[in-house]
Amino acid sequence: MKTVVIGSGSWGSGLAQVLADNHVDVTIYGNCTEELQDIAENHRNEKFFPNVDLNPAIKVSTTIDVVKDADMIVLSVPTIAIESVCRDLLPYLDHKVIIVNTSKGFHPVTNERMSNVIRSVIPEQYLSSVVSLIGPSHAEEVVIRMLTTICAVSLNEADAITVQNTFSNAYLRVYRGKDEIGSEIGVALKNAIAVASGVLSGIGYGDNTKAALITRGLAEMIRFGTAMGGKLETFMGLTGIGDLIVTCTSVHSRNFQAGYEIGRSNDAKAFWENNTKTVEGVRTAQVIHDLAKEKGIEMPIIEEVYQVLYHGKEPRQSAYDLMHRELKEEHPYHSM
Ligand SMILES: NC(=O)C1=CN([C@@H]2O[C@H](COP(=O)(O)OP(=O)(O)OC[C@H]3O[C@@H](n4cnc5c(N)ncnc54)[C@H](OP(=O)(O)O)[C@@H]3O)[C@@H](O)[C@H]2O)C=CC1
Ligand SMILES: O=C(CO)COP(=O)(O)O
Repeated sequence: MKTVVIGSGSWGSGLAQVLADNHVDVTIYGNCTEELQDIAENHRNEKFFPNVDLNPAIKVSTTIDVVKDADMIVLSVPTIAIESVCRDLLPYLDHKVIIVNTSKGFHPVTNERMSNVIRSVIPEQYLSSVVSLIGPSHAEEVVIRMLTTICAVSLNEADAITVQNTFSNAYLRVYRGKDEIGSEIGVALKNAIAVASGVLSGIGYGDNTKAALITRGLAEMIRFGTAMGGKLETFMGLTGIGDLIVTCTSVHSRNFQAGYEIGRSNDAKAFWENNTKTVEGVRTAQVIHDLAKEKGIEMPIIEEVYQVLYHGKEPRQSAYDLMHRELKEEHPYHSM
């Protein structure tokens, strides 16, 4: 099995190391020469993992034509780059490959899910199938081989099994799933809720608040995700509640970190002026907000995240407004 990982950032490096640990032939292609050089020469990616030694079997390539012999291509770039990366690699494909999507979010213009974006560019003659390898998995922990579980989600079960077998090992256990819609919506939406979790922590609220947010965030995820065609049980699994928990509670989460700074300064302005990191939840909040409005789905937390990020609403006011909504009976999947 020959694999190529596209993207030499945090998750690309982490997943390449999983493959190298599993004795799978793996090459990383990326557009950042410094990262590639660091991996090739020092077996490190200091920008993301200071003082962590990477498996020296990881190879690198500065040109995308390396995909031409690949059996499996793993896309580990931000969602905004998925379409262009697919267009860049397409001319080098002359046989069917499995494309593994690991990005969490939506296309920047069409708002499509990642699997649909990939299928819209790579024609069937070169695409065995898309498998989304997603779930609760911070690269910072995977790269130091901390026990982690994720899910290989695909409409093609045979390819999901191949991905499951290729990536699973003693520290990474890969489950399998078929609900592409539910899983891809779950892992995207949790990023926007994680921004809210960071905001509330940045304001100074504690564990009770976080538990409330995760519980009511899950209710919004289920309401939205099932309306879009996802299955209820998917949101109870790794690509639902699992990823929601890790992203809302982990200091590694860039979505949480972004929210934390916004909550601390009670303003999103500094975030917009200074952020250089991949914070997928920001754009996702807008996509979900707009789709929910269009379909008449009540999403009070997403609404507040959207107002804070895009309309300058003060985070403290948002927290106040959420707490002062009409009192009602709790039903996990209905309105807050
Ligand atoms: N980090 C994590 O723990 C996890 C991340 N994910 C998801 O994985 C996706 C990638 O995130 P992550 O790795 O963290 O992001 P990073 O910002 O750490 O890395 C992204 C990498 O992609 C590169 N890149 C961007 N555009 C292109 C392009 N057109 N061609 C080649 N390389 C490109 C970037 O290079 P440059 O800097 O030069 O632009 C960078 O090296 C996101 O959707 C995220 O949600 C999923 C699970 C875990
Ligand atoms: O998706 C992730 C963990 O599962 C990574 O989250 P962040 O993008 O917030 O760092």
